This record gives sequence, C-alpha cells and structure tokens, in this order.
Amino acid sequence: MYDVRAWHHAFKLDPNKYISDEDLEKVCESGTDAIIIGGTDGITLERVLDLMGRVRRYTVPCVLEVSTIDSITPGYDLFFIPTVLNSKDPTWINGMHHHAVKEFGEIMNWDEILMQGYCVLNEDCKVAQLTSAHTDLTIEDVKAYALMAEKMFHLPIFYLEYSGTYGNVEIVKEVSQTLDETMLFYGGGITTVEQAREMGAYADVVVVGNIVYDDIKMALKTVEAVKQ
Ligand SMILES: CC(C)=CCC/C(C)=C/CC/C(C)=C/CC/C(C)=C/CC/C(C)=C/CC/C(C)=C/CC/C(C)=C/COP(=O)(O)OP(=O)(O)O
Ligand SMILES: O=P(O)(O)OC[C@@H](O)CO
Ligand SMILES: [Mg+2]
Repeated sequence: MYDVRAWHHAFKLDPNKYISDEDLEKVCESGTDAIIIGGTDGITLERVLDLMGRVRRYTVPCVLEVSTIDSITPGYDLFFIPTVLNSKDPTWINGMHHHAVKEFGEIMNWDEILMQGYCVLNEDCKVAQLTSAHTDLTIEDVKAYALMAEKMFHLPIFYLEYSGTYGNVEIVKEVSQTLDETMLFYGGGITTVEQAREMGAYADVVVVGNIVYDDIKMALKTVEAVKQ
C-alpha cells in the first residue's frame, strides 16, 4: 500500500491534453510524490490508457482519479474516487458511485481505493459547472464540509478545489486547522514557486495541474518549493 500520508506534492495530468514524451519524463522524474491522472472533460478510456502506459515507464506512483465509469481499468497503484460534497446534484455525491459499485463491487480491491471529499470553490471551473457545485460559501460553510468529511464520513482526503484559479489562503489555513485525521489536498491555479510554498504551508498535498501544460519549467520548480 502506498503511504499517501507521506505525500506533499502531486502532478495532475489531464488525459484530454497533449504532453510530449520529453515533458512527461521531466514530470515523472521530478521528485513529485505521485502522478494523478484525471480531468473533467474528454476523458475516454483510450486517452486514459495511453497516458497510464506512458507514466508507467517510470517508478513514480500512478493514481487514477475516477471521473467517468467508462475509463476505469486495472493497472494503477491507487484509485481516488471524488465525491463532491458541495454539489447540488446527488449524482456527484453518491449517484455515480452507487452505479459503479454495482458494476465493480465484487472485484474491487478496497485497499486500493481512497475517497476524496471535494469542496469546489471556483464557480467558473469545469468541475463546478459539471457538478452544479454550490460555490458561494463562507469560511464557516467550508469548514463544516471539512468536519463532515472527517467526523461524519471518515473520508481519508478533503480536497479544496480551485481548479484554474489561485485559492483563498485564509480558507486553506482555517481548514487545515479544522482537520486532524483527514488529509487536506489543495489544488488550483498554482503558477509560481511562492504560491506552491504558500499553499504547501497548510495543505498536506499540493496538486499542480495546468501549469504543466503552460510552463513546464515553472511546474517542475513547484516540487521543491512544496517539499522544502
Ligand atoms: C476493473 C477495475 C480494476 C476496477 C477498479 C475498481 C474501481 C476503481 C471502481 C470504481 C468505483 C467507483 C465508486 C467509482 C466512482 C465512479 C464515478 C464516476 C464517480 C463520480 C466522480 C465525480 C464526482 C466526478 C466529478 C468530476 C471530478 C470531481 C473530477 C475530478 C478531476 C478534476 C476536478 C479535474 C480538474 O478539471 P480539469 O479537467 O483539469 O479542468 P481544466 O481543463 O479547466 O483544467
Ligand atoms: O490545474 P490547476 O489549476 O493547477 O488545478 C489542479 C487541480 O486541482 C485540478 O483538479
Ligand atoms: Mg486541468
């Protein structure tokens, strides 16, 4: 079993985006703790398998963050299963999950599965739109979701998701102080070393996504920034 508790940094690679072999090697050999394969749109089995095969050339742990039932295959070190706690639509809280467990429940290795309680806070991002997330939240609202994740549902991961935009440090700080057992993942809009360091001071794991595609050199620098 991989010790996710020891992780501090992860790159999230989007199967719907192109990455050259050269850049992929840099990302996989960067010293990051894991490669998470995931995205919200254009996630087909073919694209996910292709990316997994390419990441598998390296020893870095490779995780599938499941966003569609059709793209689930064996071959990963771990599976992250999001549940969007602030969605207005039960489909994204437990609906798809029920459907998937009906299909795969008998063959699932539950030791390889970690649930992520998402709280999506950027109203304009794709995942907020897709899941009809209620993003107009106060710090107290967000902390309540964090407490629900930990104390009511015993989720291993609470994920503050600002996909595409840099988040509110005060919220990340306060949520980090609210959680004891549940790990705090932060993701969204990390484009500088300073931002990576700032969020890394509070989040257990900083997830870096889009900058990989926009500025690979800067993306690579976030690893050391978070791990220092
Ligand atoms: C056969 C075999 C090996 C089986 C393995 C067993 C297994 C893993 C079974 C799965 C069981 C299960 C319960 C599956 C869940 C099914 C499912 C589809 C649940 C719904 C998940 C969910 C809430 C998805 C919503 C979208 C979401 C949260 C996506 C996460 C990724 C994300 C936020 C990406 C960021 O967006 P991006 O696309 O990068 O945006 P930009 O392009 O703008 O950057
Ligand atoms: O792509 P960015 O904005 O870095 O966000 C990372 C990740 O949280 C997306 O799910
Ligand atoms: Mg992305």
